[in-house]
Amino acid sequence: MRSLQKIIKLMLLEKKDILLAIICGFVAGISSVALFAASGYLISKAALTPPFYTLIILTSAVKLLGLIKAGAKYGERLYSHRATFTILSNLRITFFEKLEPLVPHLFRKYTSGDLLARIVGDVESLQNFFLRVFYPPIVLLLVFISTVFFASFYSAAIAVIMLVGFLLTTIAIPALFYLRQAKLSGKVKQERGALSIEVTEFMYGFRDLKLFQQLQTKETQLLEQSETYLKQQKQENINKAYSQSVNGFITSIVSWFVLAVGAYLVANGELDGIFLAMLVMISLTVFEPAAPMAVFPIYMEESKSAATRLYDVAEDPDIQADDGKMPIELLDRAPEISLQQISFSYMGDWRATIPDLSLTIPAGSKTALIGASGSGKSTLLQLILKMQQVQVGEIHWNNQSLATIDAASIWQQTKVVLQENHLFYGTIRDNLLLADNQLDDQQMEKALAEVNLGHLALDANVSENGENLSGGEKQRLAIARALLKKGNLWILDEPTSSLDAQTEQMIYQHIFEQVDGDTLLLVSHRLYGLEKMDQIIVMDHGNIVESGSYYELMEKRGYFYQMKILERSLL
Ligand SMILES: Nc1ncnc2c1ncn2[C@@H]1O[C@H](COP(=O)(O)OP(=O)(O)OP(=O)(O)O)[C@@H](O)[C@H]1O
Repeated sequence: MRSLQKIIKLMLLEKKDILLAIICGFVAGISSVALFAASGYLISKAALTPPFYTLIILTSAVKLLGLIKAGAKYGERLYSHRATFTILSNLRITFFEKLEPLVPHLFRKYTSGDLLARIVGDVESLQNFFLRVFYPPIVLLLVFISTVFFASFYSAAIAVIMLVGFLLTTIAIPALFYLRQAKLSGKVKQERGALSIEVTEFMYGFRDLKLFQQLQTKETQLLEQSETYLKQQKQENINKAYSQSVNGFITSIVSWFVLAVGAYLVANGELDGIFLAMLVMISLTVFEPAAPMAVFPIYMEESKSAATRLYDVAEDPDIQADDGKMPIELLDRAPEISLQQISFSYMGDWRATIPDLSLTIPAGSKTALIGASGSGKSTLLQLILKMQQVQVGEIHWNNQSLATIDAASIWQQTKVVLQENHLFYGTIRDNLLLADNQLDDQQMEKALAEVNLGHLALDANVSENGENLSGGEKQRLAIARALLKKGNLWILDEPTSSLDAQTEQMIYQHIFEQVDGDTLLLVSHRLYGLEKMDQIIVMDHGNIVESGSYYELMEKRGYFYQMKILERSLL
């Protein structure tokens, strides 16, 4: 319910349209009742051959009420839909703003399919909250109270029948169907989430499924999942239609009762016969807006669970970004990075990926991180980049704890090439401008030449995920992007793993020339060229097992030396 309160708060930003929708809704409802009441009265009066001017007044009133009703109905639709679309767009923006800082932490717990189902499907479900849950009961109540009050002047019994009908159609029947719906609604959302996950997995893995000839099997699974979802949805819609029909049935019974009791009262002389048709017509009209009330609890439940699902992600304590920290202008000089007795485990992992590690990377130094696959090298880089949070200990940027610095300030001062780098659909230029949108063509062409990509035009197309580039070209483009970015800390995670030895050497030479005085942290699997490094850190199972310069480690004849011998024997 707390989530729904937050949605209401967001909704109330559109106070003006909401108020106008309620006013127009009330005018439309009450003029509709008045229109039918006047028609009923006109029919009865006409039978008594009244003076001509009475008929003229009555027919004019009917026509006028018809016009008012149509105008007010139009106004209600206009303002309620305008409010709904603005509310939906506010909701989307709010959730995007809430989720954006949670990336990449968000993907540790939620799959992209699930997130898509929530952001698209659940936000979409919330459109019903305003249109069918929030304002219609207010309009209905206002119209009903006014009508029953009016009817009570003619007959208290008929007013009571209408009241009973009102309670039945707005409370008893909806409550009955709510119980049935509550079970179904949860299932539909679950199935929608599951289907969304299946679809995204299918799309992402399409090529591999084809290569492993599993496309057919996966397709069948997808169709089965879709069938289940459709079945649940159909069941839900049948339930909605059923409850609406029952509600409609009750309202006609109420009108029959009004007619029967009215006729009895007329026969007993307790009600003037001229008003009977009017009261029956009123009872037929006043329940019109009550019909959608049958589905009120269904939409209420749907909105409640959609709001909860959205806030569950946005406020999930497991994935909150560290931040809320004020951006800090980090000094424009090479930083010293020191890690003091840090410990870190991935969420849900019982073992510590980094059990207890201390390390200093002096300002302006070049450090290489080496070690077996899975020894925690990339994790260490992610901790320095604040893409993951240390659970114990502290990391310092110069003398400032990372805990007090917002992640964006760190990224601003860092040139990063990760193992996998995303290339965007567009041109080479678009992808390079990501580093700094003030770059001119000359600077970009120079960077391309430095990574041996001088043959690529800046206007050349890059397809989705850089599919039209080779693995090595993608890596070089990512390096060019890093070269063009401002920053004094270089974080390179196996930046040249897909390159041939000659290109690799050439690129490292450029990188080392550019690093000049900056702090560099490089993860590498290959052990040659490490002579240029100020220190080499050898990691194993999240621990530092050896550290020193290339010559110190070779002299020590320890872990690094053994790795070097092994590498030589393999070449
Ligand atoms: N997102 C993650 N969630 C859970 N565990 C992870 C995650 N990323 C890495 N790990 C685990 O943490 C450990 C260290 O991984 P990490 O990627 O840091 O190793 P690495 O030394 O960089 O390996 P490689 O050289 O193969 O890139 C591994 O056991 C890995 O399974």
